[in-house]
Amino acid sequence: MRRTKEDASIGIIGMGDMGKMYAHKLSDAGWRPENYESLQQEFASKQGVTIFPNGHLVSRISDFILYSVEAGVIDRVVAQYGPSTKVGAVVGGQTSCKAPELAAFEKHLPKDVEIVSCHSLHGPKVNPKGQPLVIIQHRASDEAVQFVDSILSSFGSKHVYLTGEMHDRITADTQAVTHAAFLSMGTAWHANQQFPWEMSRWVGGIENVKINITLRIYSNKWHVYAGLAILNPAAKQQIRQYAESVTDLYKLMIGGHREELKARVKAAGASVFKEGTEAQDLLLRDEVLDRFSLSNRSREMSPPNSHLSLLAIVDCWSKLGIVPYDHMICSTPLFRLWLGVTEYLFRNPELLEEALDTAIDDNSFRSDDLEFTFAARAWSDCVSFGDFESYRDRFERIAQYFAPRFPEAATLGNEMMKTILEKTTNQP
Ligand SMILES: NC(=O)C1=CN([C@@H]2O[C@H](COP(=O)(O)OP(=O)(O)OC[C@H]3O[C@@H](n4cnc5c(N)ncnc54)[C@H](OP(=O)(O)O)[C@@H]3O)[C@@H](O)[C@H]2O)C=CC1
Ligand SMILES: O=C(O)C(=O)Cc1ccc(O)cc1
Repeated sequence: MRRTKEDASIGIIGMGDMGKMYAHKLSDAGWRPENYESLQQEFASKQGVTIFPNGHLVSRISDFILYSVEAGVIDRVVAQYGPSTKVGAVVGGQTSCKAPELAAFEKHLPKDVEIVSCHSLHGPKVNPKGQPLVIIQHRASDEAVQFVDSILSSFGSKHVYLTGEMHDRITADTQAVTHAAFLSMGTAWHANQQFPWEMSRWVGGIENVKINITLRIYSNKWHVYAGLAILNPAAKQQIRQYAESVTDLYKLMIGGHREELKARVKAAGASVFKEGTEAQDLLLRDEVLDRFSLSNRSREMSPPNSHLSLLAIVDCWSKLGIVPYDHMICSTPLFRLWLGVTEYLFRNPELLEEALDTAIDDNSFRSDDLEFTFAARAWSDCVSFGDFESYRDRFERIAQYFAPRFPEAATLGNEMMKTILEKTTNQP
């Protein structure tokens, strides 16, 4: 008989940000020699947590083992420790893209081991309560799923049951394309040597979200974003469509094709923001978002923005037949914010009209939008080529540029996330 949650031994292989967060919430943890002593110190006062020198020692005694390592090394790490897995144990992973993780489990785990994977759809600093937690019954009995459910129940997350394939298709959109958009904003600001909060062009609610989320992403680890984009086949196609949408709309803008631009964007808007989908009240009003500015400039000074990044995501969703509201059960906080600001623009006909007219008539955003277009295409190429090292290089160069503002942006960004998460639900 399988052990119950109360007497089961839980092992975590990979004590990075997410592994530690899980260990703090759960009980037993294990790690490798070079980190052994510092982890022992860190977890010394934590009852029920034992730090082991390596994954073999974790695997052989644990009833549930969770791999929480970089997606790019999952095959190697499972190959290393998988054969030591305790007979009859359940194994899962926390990587953000499931195809390579599940393939590694199938390849390297003994046949008597069951596979129930998971994915917390939020970063390590977000309270897991109420956030989606995907559970994947891959090679496992219902009993094994109940076992994992009960172990993870202490998080208070909302369990969402998907196959690995469904998970990857949905997260390609909720995560990979969202990150591509913000990565591109940062790249464009860097290319133009701008700190957007120092310029009157980026003042106001929507702009605060763009700036705070971009800095949040660049202050994190590159491998999280590289892994979930490069290793997910659905992500390549979706990021490419985003880059194509950006390019097409930018060409309409510089060509002065006002009516064509308006018709295309409004048709896309109508297909994404169908009547009756307002049920999800994301409440991203400017009055709320205005509080989270890194800038000390007055809002009155800010000219209207063409919002190319937002127009393009709606065009992209429409071209791919994606209804973002269908993804809310499986959404991250960033995705909800991204959808929130997009919705804010598209459900406000005057604001949308103003953005479209600005895109045609106002030259002040031209060079920003040009760099944004280049950036969207470059990130799409980088993901399509699947080259982790060039991804890292691009990411870290831009991260370095913004780094002096990370501490301030983190404080403000955390507050913004908290306020907005309190105001939004992830129910469809
Ligand atoms: N950060 C986030 O917001 C989220 C991340 N995820 C996913 O969770 C996973 C972990 O991410 P995160 O915690 O942020 O990343 P981290 O880089 O903080 O953690 C990864 C950990 O894996 C360890 N590791 C690598 N190889 C081995 C090995 N052979 N034996 C033991 N440990 C090893 C690393 O150790 P060392 O540093 O010593 O090499 C590191 O501590 C990733 O797959 C990520 O995609 C999922 C949800 C959210
Ligand atoms: O919310 C986001 O998109 C984040 O950036 C945090 C994050 C990163 C990786 C995951 O697998 C889940 C959440």
